[in-house]
Amino acid sequence: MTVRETTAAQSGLGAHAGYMPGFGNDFETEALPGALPQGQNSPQKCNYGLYAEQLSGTAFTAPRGQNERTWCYRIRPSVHHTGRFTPIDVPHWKTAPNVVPNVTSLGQYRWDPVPVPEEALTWITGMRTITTAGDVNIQVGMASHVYLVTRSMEDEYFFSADSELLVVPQEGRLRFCTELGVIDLEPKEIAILPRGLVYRVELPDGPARGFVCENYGQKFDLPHRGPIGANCLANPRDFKCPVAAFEDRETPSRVVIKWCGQFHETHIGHSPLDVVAWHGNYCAYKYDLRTYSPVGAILFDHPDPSIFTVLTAPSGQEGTANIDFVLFRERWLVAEHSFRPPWYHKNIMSELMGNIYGQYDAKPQGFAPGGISLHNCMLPHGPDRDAFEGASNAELKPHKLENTMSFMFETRFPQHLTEWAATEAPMQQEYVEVWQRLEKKFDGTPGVK
Ligand SMILES: O=C(O)Cc1cc(O)ccc1O
Ligand SMILES: [Fe+2]
Repeated sequence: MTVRETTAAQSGLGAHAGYMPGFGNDFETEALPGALPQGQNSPQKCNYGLYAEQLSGTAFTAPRGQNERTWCYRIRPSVHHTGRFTPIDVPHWKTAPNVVPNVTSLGQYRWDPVPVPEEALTWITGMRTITTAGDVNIQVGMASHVYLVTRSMEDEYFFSADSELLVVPQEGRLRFCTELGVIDLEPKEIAILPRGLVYRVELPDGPARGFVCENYGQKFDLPHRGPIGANCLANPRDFKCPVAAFEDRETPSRVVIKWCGQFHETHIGHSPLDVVAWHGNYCAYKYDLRTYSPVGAILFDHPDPSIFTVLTAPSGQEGTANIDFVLFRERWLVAEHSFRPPWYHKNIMSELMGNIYGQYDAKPQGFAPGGISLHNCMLPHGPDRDAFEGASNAELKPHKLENTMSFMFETRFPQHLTEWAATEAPMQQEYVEVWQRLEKKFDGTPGVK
């Protein structure tokens, strides 16, 4: 597939956006005919005077099934896109380890949606960290953020050496103009931006809010389906990777780099989005959450939420993820003689949830679209009183859960609140009361109460 991109307009890249389907495929794409070398990666001289450059997302010797790299053919090599680095302050974007004295992370927490302010906030300055877990220096753990973006980045670019970013929009559209092409993203979709990839984030039509999971560890992958077989859950063809698109723009530009939790800037004289052609399997992609096919209990009981895993980032210990990204979407509830919502629960994994839209069945009130909850490592939680009473007394005919889309970032590591999450974000101080109203029903006599 080829895309021709010659305009110098800031958003010119997007004018020709297109996508290639598949998860983890070995893609190839060129924005100018013949820009991609055939039969080899490093010709003595590349067509169009391009430079060849490899972007290695895994160690050279990672097993074949996990090995990811992409070959880029670009106007200038990336080393030309970095000058001297100057530290800058990005005060609200925190990185693990970030254990704040006097902030208690032990607990069950919930936040109202964070209002999008009037002030000028970009993808970088609008990132608000809620929790961090693990340690970026050993490439283990994650951070959860809310983004509040009111301005497009202009002649400004970003990359994270620390992490892969999973982006979950909740309100407003985003355009990611990346080295590998353009991703247009809206609520009900997600995007993955791999570690090291340079991009600019634009707002096509006004402010945007959403959630980000920053993965310091091994990349997100599709979960194994086990006995479910070869279909359902997230299907590989529903993942979309952008086709090549480039800018040849000679303009003073700023590149911001996140590296071991520190932010630096460097100034260059051109756009770094100058990859004319590329091939490989290390790429940015998006996925429409409406294409997720949930599989559930069709006779009785409530299965573990792992059945709703969209993507999983392994930790090295089999079955114990660094991060699981889990989706609670519209679905039928049909279980007989069962309590259908989530059960009461204590979990070694810690569960950060966000509401994309609608109502979550275990929390009919108080967990609003844009809202967040945290049920940390081994801290009990479950349906609130209204959900418990409702589900305990409901007639168990087939029932469709409609108007609902929430998600969970579940990690094997305890999540630590940032100072901002504990003191400035709209935390619901009374959250734990939702369980205090649960009545004692036991009176020592047998029988269903
Ligand atoms: O609401 C939660 O806490 C998430 C969750 C959902 C579910 O279906 C089962 C267990 C669980 O922790
Ligand atoms: Fe839970």
